Amino acid sequence: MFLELKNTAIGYKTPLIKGVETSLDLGDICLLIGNNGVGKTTLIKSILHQISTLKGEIILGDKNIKNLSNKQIAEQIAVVFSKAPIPSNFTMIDLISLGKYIHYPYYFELNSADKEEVDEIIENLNLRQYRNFSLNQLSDGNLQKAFIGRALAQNSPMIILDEPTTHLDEENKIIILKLLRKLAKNQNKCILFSSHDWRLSKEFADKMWFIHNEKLEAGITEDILLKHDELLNPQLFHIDKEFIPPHIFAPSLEKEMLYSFLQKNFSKNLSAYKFEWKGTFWLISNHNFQQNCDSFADISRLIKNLH
Ligand SMILES: Nc1ncnc2c1ncn2[C@@H]1O[C@H](COP(=O)(O)OP(=O)(O)OP(=O)(O)O)[C@@H](O)[C@H]1O
Repeated sequence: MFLELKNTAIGYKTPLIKGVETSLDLGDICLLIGNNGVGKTTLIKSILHQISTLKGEIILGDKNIKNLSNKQIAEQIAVVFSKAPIPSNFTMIDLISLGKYIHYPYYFELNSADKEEVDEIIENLNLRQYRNFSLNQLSDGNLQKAFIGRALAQNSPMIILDEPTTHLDEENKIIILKLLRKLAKNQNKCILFSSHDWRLSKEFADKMWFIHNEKLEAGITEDILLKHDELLNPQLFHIDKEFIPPHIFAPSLEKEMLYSFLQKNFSKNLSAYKFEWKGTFWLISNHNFQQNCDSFADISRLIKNLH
């Protein structure tokens, strides 16, 4: 086991997460999810020993993190926080090269192998054309990638990323997630990353840590998701109190679409109606009528006529 949490409680004065009992190995890629404020960043800070655990132990390698210096932890774990301060007067290549300086005093000149590695990282992140841009000239997405590049240059066995795909468009999200998976599988790194964009992220993570009800539930991604269908089912938001939905019999996507369409357009009680999705059309009925509709435009006309 590379990282182990033993009966750990995590938080500030009072615990946010209790009884954490889990571990990660080298080669694992693990997605950390949970609602805003459940303690994901706090957990990451605890693993880095930036804050102390309230109870229990965190073991890194085979050592309790309490007995490791900041430098020793940085040799084991590179970290990318979503709200990192931007060093002024740095170019992108300077920032990425900084990852190498964890291994040297600051006045050292990087050797050619280090420089080649930095170039390779820039290439893998599709950042070549920006290598000499100053950081404040980069878009948010490219800046995010440059911080990820710095963590890669650190060459540590573990990388922790807090929301690495924020600010990135779909294409760049996939580049980053693919790269993280490749690092775990080809270079045997242990990767832990949090994401609110977990539907895409889950395609790349083998394991999942799901924080809810002050507990951390750990397991294979698909096992956790199947146990919690509230995560998979699209949420039907009840925003309009006047709106009472009809009985809807449809796959989850069609159900969600119908629900949001009706709620936005009809502030009424539709509970007397039944809407059934028949594959290519909706069958709409109540106790004294029945009608087919091919589209939401059709449904709209029908309901306007009925009321
Ligand atoms: N230094 C601190 N002292 C006390 N409480 C704090 C401190 N930092 C954060 N908190 C509180 O701890 C709780 C968890 O915060 P944390 O940032 O870990 O959540 P999170 O799951 O990462 O949320 P998000 O998804 O919004 O980033 C929040 O209620 C936050 O206000």
